Amino acid sequence: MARSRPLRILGIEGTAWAASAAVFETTDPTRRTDDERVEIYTDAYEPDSGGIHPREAAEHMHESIPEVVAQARETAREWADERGGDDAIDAVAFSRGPGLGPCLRIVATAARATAQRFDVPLVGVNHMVAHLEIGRHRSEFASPVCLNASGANAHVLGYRNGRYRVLGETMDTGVGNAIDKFTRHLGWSHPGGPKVEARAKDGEFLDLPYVVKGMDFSFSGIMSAAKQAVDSGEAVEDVCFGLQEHVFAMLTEVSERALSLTGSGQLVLGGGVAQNERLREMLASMCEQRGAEFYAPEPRFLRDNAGMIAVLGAKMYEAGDTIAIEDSRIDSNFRPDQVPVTWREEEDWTADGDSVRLGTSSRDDSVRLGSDSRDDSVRLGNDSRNKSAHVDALQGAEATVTIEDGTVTKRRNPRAYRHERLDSRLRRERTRLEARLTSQARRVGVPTPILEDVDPERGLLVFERVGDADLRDDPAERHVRAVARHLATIHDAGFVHGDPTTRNVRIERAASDDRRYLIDFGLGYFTDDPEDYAMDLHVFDQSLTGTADNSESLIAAARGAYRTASSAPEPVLDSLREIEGRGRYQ
Ligand SMILES: C[C@@H](O)[C@H](NC(=O)OP(=O)(O)OC[C@H]1O[C@@H](n2cnc3c(N)ncnc32)[C@H](O)[C@@H]1O)C(=O)O
Ligand SMILES: Nc1ncnc2c1ncn2[C@@H]1O[C@H](COP(=O)(O)OP(=O)(O)OP(=O)(O)O)[C@@H](O)[C@H]1O
Ligand SMILES: [Fe+2]
Repeated sequence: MARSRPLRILGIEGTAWAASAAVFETTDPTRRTDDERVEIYTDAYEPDSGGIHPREAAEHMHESIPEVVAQARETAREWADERGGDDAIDAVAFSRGPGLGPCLRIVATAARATAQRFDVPLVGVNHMVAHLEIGRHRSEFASPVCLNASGANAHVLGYRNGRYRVLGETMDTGVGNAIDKFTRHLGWSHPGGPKVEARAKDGEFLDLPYVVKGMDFSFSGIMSAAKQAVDSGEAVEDVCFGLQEHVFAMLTEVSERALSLTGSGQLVLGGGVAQNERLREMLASMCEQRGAEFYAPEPRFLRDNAGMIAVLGAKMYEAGDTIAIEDSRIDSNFRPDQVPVTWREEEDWTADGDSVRLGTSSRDDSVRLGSDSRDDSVRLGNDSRNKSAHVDALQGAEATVTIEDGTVTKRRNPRAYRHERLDSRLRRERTRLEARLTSQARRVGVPTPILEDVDPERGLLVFERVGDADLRDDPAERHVRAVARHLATIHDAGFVHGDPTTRNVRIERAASDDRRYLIDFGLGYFTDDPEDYAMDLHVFDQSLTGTADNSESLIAAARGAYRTASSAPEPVLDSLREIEGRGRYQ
């Protein structure tokens, strides 16, 4: 709602390296207005050697926060005077977490003191949600998926039922920290990300590990391999190039999966690593290929900065979401999905009724194409519906699936964002594995479609058609239990599915047939590590959270069924608890 006089919010940020304060002035905090302005003052901590030392970083905050806050206050005062002597600020917003505890405490103390001095409310902002909201605010996208690519974090978020849900995230370190560790190995100064970007410009492709599990991903294997490659004499620029191609393709792939799962046609980017041009180029290319919109804010809003804290602070303030000083303690592990989202009214991605806002991309478009238009280059969108045809085409997260009579043809199309060598390797490997594991699962008694043909070079598979709906369309408890039993069976047989989401299970709605088929084994592999089995369960849980309203009881049911069906459930369930409890700030 437009206000009669502008709102002015002072933001303070200091979770790790950026001692930053900002002032944001707006006549309507709920949207981007032409007359809004943001001024950011940042003093960066630059370690002499090694990475960020928490104690040194805290000393830096101690010295620099008062200065940057004074600068922002000064600007607020000037702006207020321009408007004829308004109150300078209406509220103070600060980063409550996640971040380094000693730094957060200094920021919180400064924020409380400033709020008291001006006698205005305090707003406690989640730093990761701020990285997301600045992109949503600047782009004015209604319900985007967000990729946060920052130093200590890496995750994909989507909004549902009043919360941001973590659709996928790193299983070990944040993406920037992973790159910085690699550059420390080379003896380069912090931060390493921009240096890798610069050196990669002269490099050539090098094969490295690529690890995506559902929508989660891991950097530890690729980073050790990159260090080893340098140690064994590979050219540093080639390793930098290879590293970027793999790491950013992983982030782009999971973003694409999240767009596919949620049906959102909009992606926003946030975080310090988002300043990397190659990452932005890949995401833009992926979005273009699937007809989605992409937005990345300008660099001053990507790296840690108090501007994003002030902008989200204004939205929260407008929604009455302020906190009393006594409740304003910091939280160094503050996760984005812990935040009740008070400032949004837009629809989420739930497909029920008309509430979902579909972009041009594909959530439910079981598109009917003319039988002669089975050209793979065809863009599948809602407009191409053609009632007279008899071939169904589905655009999945990574493949195009055409269904004709009783046969399903799945084709992994090239992805323009990925380096050609990585792209053909992944398509070939996944097609081969999908063929092998689909048949293997059948042999151990788990229903899967019969494989009729496979051509790994072309990324092509032909299957029997199974089921009459995806589990997502009817996530009933009895189906969910059956899936958990199937997962226990394949784990007992020594392999994982790799991506057991509610879209990768086919069910029979007909009451007489209670079979549930597992499909899409392309991310599966052989393993005897309980943690890998636990990841399968975790991916399934996450997709239930993303699809069903009663997800908690479904997850409990799945857990119970797995425990009964598995021959050795304990180590798996222990590992699952460990995965769920992981603090991400490392
Ligand atoms: C919790 C908070 O403290 C933390 N903030 C943080 O990590 O700072 P941020 O500004 O979002 O990101 C810094 C990271 O961003 C990387 N970076 C900066 N420029 C880069 C570039 N051109 N290419 C790749 N990485 C880059 C740096 O190497 C560093 O690891 C976070 O958001 O996770
Ligand atoms: N054998 C089959 N029988 C019936 N339907 C199928 C079959 N295989 C795939 N489908 C349908 O096609 C959709 C996409 O297939 P699949 O999951 O294999 O491709 P994908 O591109 O990897 O998709 P995603 O990554 O979204 O799971 C499935 O959700 C399902 O609805
Ligand atoms: Fe950050």
